[in-house]
Amino acid sequence: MYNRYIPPPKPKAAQAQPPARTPAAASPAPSQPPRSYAPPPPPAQSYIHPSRAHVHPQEQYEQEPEPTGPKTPSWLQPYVRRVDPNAKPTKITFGDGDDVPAPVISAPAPKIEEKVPEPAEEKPKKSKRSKTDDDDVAEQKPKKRKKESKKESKKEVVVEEDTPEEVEPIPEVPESKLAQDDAQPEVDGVAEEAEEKDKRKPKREKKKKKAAVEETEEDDTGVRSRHKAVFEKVEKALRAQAAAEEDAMDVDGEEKVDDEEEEPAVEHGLEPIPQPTPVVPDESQLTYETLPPWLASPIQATDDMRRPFEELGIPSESAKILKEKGFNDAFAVQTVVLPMLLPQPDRQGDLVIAAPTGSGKTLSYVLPMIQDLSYYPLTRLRAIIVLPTRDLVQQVQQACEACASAYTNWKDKKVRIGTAVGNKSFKEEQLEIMTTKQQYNPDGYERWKQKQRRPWDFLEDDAEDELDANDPHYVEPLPYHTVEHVPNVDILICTPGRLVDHIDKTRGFKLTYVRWLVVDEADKLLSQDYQEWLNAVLKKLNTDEGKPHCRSFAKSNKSGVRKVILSATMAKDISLFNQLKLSRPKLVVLQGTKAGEQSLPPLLKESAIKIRDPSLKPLYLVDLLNSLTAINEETVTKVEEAKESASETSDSESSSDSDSDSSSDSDSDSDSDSGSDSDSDSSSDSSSSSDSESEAEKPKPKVKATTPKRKFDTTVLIFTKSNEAALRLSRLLALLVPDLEPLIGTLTSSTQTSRRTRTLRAFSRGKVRILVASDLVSRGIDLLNLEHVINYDLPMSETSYVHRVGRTARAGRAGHSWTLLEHSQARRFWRDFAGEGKNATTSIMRTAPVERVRITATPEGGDGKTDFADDRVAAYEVALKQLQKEATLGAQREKTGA
Ligand SMILES: Nc1ncnc2c1ncn2[C@@H]1O[C@H](COP(=O)(O)OP(=O)(O)OP(=O)(O)O)[C@@H](O)[C@H]1O
Repeated sequence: MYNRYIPPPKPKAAQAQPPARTPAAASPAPSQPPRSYAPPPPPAQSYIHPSRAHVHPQEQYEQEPEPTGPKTPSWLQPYVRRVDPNAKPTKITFGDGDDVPAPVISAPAPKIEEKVPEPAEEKPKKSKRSKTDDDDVAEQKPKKRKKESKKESKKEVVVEEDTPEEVEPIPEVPESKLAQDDAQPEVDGVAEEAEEKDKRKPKREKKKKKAAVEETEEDDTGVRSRHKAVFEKVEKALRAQAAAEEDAMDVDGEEKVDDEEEEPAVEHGLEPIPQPTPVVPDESQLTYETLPPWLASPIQATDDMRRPFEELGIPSESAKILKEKGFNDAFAVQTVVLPMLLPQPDRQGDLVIAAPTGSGKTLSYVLPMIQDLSYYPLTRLRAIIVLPTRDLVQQVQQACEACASAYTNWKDKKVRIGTAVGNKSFKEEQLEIMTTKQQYNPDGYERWKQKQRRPWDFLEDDAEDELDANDPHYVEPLPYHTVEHVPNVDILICTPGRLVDHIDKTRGFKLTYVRWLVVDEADKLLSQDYQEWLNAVLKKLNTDEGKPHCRSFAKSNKSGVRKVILSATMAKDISLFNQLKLSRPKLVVLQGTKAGEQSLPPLLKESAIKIRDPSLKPLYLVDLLNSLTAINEETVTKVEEAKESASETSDSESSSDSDSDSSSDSDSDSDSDSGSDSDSDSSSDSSSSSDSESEAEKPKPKVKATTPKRKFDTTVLIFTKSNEAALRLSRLLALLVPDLEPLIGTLTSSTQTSRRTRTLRAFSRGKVRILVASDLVSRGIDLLNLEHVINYDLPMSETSYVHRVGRTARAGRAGHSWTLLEHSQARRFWRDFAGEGKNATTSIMRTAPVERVRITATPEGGDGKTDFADDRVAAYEVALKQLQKEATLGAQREKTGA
């Protein structure tokens, strides 16, 4: 019964048909193109009635090859199109329709096919076969195939969900009618043999179905409208089925095991095959380091690296003296740097140190330098320390003196330290740092004898001797001696300009024996061309000036000149380092930072205050100062609760005490400065001193004091954008809060050095508590008792910000910085300095984000639009007028020369 002839498909149609559909496809003819190159078969559009699901698989085989694609009836086309483009793989359940191509075939195969292994005896129901398993399908047993056919039929319904044929099951033709229909062909004279009747029955059925379809086609519109509800039901059922299938997949795309429906995995050996761990794709991008190795991989110092000085190679006697001076243990940077810089028999390279402000960089190079130089009994200029400002020179000088005194008992010779900053006349400075030396010279006698015989040959020498006589260092040479001019210091601490002056103009100022060159605040010194100082110095250092090996000694670093370069804000700019011509350099940084990054002290807290009305900015400052005092008072109150009432009384007393102390201090300052200071200094006098005479002259401003008279027990450094701004602000503060006047000092580059020194000294003693300054003191100045830094004006750069706020929170202490932010500055501040918000570009490393602070309205509160009450605003305006008057008066005095 299965030997029925199947006409061979037409050549074109044969190519278009899926090979697995026909028995011939199971063993394709050799002439057929390879399977992989076969064009995709047309989508199955034929509808199979569920009642046909029982049809024998072989019979189905024979019926299905009928070309359907090209001959799809017109009524089916719209539905085909609707299904085709957007069908979801889960909805269109082609899982078992191995040979049924579908529009969604191009969708990626579900992962389940990769992960879940095929069970040995897999039930058709659970089979999740890929479409490409055509050959396997062809080999399946008829029984299995029958099951699949059923499933396939069911799924085909799913595919053709929108076609009218799906709901066409309703036209179940009664048996009687079928019989009639069956009989009809015989009536029409189509002769068939009786024994083949049964065979033809399926064909008849097919014809019957075709007739029914034709009927349906005619009645298409009517059927659709009639069975609208049924369509909807089918659609719902399909959706539910798709959802159920989706639910049956876990997150990894593997099919969930249903306890009820599916057999336990154990019984069928479905244990998942161990899978390799998924490879996490490496998304890191290759980068190419452009920095030299020493700069790219620095030596890291960590905060917890504190060690006793003795353990680092400092003689115990010296360590003891250091302890007495308050240097108990070496800080982290010192712990790393000291062993590298202390004298060693091995030749050592140069060192670049990039560590935050207040981390103790100064001691890290001063200590080993002093120890090294104290080996030499003769005083020679062996070390030069270059710094950008006079104040820093003085500060480092103090550090050097402290360390030198720690070595006096250890060796007989004390290291001599000199400075050259230009605060004295050049001759005075020469006398300080230079001396003369009588040098025995056996040639002197010969020369003397020749001069007696031929005096005209020595006219030039005589002229030189005459010149020497005008020299402050001129000394009459002893017989057979020559006079040598030599530096009188072991270490010279100087500004670059003054150093170049001495190299050029001071007789005998040679760098022949110099073995240490320290450049502190290097980023500033190297970025600005101070008379090409570096070239001038390096040129001198590269020559031994006729004294070979003058820089090589036993027990010492054998390098010619040891260069130590330091900064808290070291730039990554390699060209800066190239200028220094470093030899085998090493970079030391504090952990977590790189060259080019600028880290803040770990105990620094930063806050930013929004200024709603920039015209009232000084009032915000006054409120901030008041709040700082209040904060400190609160702390004191907590600690000394029991003595609260007593402390209030003593507060007022001590307040007046301190006032009088400060006044006397300021008095002496203004007295001494008034005679010698320049005009610009005299203006600073008026702003910061409380001279009794000038007090009397000053018209008393009618400004209502905004603060109760109390002790201002904290210390504040206020930064402004210029000298002029600093002078104005300090005077305005004094007018707004007269109680504070004696506690205010001003530091600008126009202030005379001696006055600056006195102000700094008064501040360190606590007599001056508020310093108003320009950026002059933003670098390096070490004010250990400073608790708050206020950026009244926004700094120009990140580097400037780091140096300013780094004046507090030094040497492991806590500190607080405040930045007053006008609306127009806020964006730049948060982006460039705080590193917050979109396009944050800061290179500042900090331990905590910047805190946002808002000054709220005073209780009396104004109209709500401003942060200050009306009476305060009025008082401020009075103070401004007063300031204007004083400025005009000062200008008139300047003109008249009074
Ligand atoms: N080992 C130590 N023990 C106690 N105090 C120290 C020690 N080393 C340094 N100090 C103190 O720490 C303070 C800051 O040191 P230093 O001025 O060297 O910092 P810095 O890193 O050079 O800062 P900046 O970059 O701002 O110049 C100084 O007052 C110094 O005396």
